[in-house]
Amino acid sequence: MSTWTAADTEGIEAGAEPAARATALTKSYGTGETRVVALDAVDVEIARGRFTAVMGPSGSGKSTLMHCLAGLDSVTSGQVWIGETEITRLAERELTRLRRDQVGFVFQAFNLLPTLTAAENITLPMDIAGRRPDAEWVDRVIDTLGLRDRLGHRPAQLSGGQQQRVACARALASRPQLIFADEPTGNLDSQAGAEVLGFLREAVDALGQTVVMVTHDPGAAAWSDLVLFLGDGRIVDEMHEPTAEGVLERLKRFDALRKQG
Ligand SMILES: Nc1ncnc2c1ncn2[C@@H]1O[C@H](COP(=O)(O)OP(=O)(O)OP(=O)(O)O)[C@@H](O)[C@H]1O
Repeated sequence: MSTWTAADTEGIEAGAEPAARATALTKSYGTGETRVVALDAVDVEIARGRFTAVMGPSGSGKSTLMHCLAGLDSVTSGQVWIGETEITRLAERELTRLRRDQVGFVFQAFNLLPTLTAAENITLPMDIAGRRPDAEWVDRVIDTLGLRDRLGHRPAQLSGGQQQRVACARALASRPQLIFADEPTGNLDSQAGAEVLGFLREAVDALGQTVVMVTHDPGAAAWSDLVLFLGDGRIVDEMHEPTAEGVLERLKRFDALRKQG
């Protein structure tokens, strides 16, 4: 068992504390004959200030890994940390607060409220939490995502790519330690998808955020710094500075192995 990490990629200080990590993370569903082991003793570190992609065949455990790292799902055994906090020891209320303060989510469905403007959607989670947005930071996020001239528009008046950018801005607005994106380009055409990936990249490079993205798309994974490949609930490989072609080749090899097995 080895620990997969992006910490040794260029530009990250040696020894910098990971944004999240898990040791011996196991998640199973059901019991007895119907028991499914979705994650099987996974050790993983998510390097701070990096863009990590998670790939693997359907059912390999990608969403489960993301949900467990984000504290959205309980674990069967093992430990998970966000920053210095071991979230697997937290009571539900503390976990809810930590998630609210330190984690941002971008989902495939943008989950924007149709009656609110882009600006209102962006600050909604903080408004609900009774937190005052850091105006300077939110301004930077809005400019980085190119949303300045769209702030007064409602979601129906925005393109799919713009809606997803608003969803990205909403995830970034509270300056969370970690952003999780689950197939963020799944509902977008390739141009809008590239736009959103470019902005996630920018969030990492210009704003210093940490992004973890689950994707099936080698082209999307190529925007990341590190791809973690899952197979049957384990991390079976990794690729630094991926290219779409390289990722595709690697996925084909997994397919061939699975067919042989
Ligand atoms: N709530 C659940 N109850 C029972 N089994 C589950 C549940 N959620 C996930 N699983 C099982 O756990 C395994 C991993 O599922 P997971 O959704 O994490 O895979 P994935 O890699 O994200 O798949 P996909 O690419 O299809 O979204 C699968 O075998 C799945 O059927």
